Amino acid sequence: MADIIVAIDGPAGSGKSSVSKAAARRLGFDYLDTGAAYRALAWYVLDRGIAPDNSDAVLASLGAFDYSISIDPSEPVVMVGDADVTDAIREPRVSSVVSAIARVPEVRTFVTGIFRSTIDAAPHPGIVVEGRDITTVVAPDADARILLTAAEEVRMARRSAELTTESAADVGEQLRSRDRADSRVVDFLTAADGVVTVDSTHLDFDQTVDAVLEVIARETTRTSHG
Ligand SMILES: Nc1ncnc2c1ncn2[C@@H]1O[C@H](COP(=O)(O)OP(=O)(O)O)[C@@H](O)[C@H]1O
Ligand SMILES: Nc1ccn([C@@H]2O[C@H](COP(=O)(O)OP(=O)(O)O)[C@@H](O)[C@H]2O)c(=O)n1
Repeated sequence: MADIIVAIDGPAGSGKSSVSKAAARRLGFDYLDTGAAYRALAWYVLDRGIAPDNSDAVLASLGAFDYSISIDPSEPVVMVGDADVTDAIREPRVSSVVSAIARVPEVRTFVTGIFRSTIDAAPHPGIVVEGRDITTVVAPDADARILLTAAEEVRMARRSAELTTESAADVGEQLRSRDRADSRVVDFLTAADGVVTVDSTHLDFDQTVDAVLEVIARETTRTSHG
């Protein structure tokens, strides 16, 4: 079991994945991208020709959903069966349906079970877990709990700088609609009690990593002293 568990939530484009990976590397921790599980299930559903909004069919497919992910922050490989879907799950066709998958309560229970077993099995010294409901549902007792956010237009600009094949307008609209859909399922825009907010709107990448590491150091020092 990891000695230290760090939970980082936030909306799309806030920097969760890249900042969490960088923080995990700096701390020598493992890293769990929980969004990848929802994306991999969305990919799997599309691959099986199932309509993403047909929740009964999605649930019926879970039994054969053979998901695995590396928790090495330098090499987060995502597999569904023998298929390496690390890149495919980031495609817009997957991003556009993942919220429909993620809004099904039984899907959330299923993948949350996977996340908790991964956290329990993570070796010393620690693990950084990022997503939408880590600080509130998956690991509410984490040693450090952070809400990483940034102004919507900054998040849209960062995401569209990544997805160069899509127009900034399309990326922005998709990100906004996914935020809306997601926030109906999990409130990841307001920090729950005990969760520290880091707003990276005016911070560059390194400053954001430093800010997150400072919160982790402060929260884990407090925890160890009781
Ligand atoms: N504070 C920051 N300043 C500038 N770019 C950032 C910052 N944080 C993250 N990024 C960049 O923004 C993009 C989206 O970050 P990502 O980690 O994928 O966000 P999320 O996982 O929250 O959707 C990446 O290209 C990342 O390098
Ligand atoms: N813990 C989580 C993580 C992701 N998700 C869902 O999975 C989608 C993709 O998550 P992600 O973290 O890969 O998305 P980005 O914020 O990286 O764009 C989100 O839009 C949510 O619909 C969730 O519901 N709960």
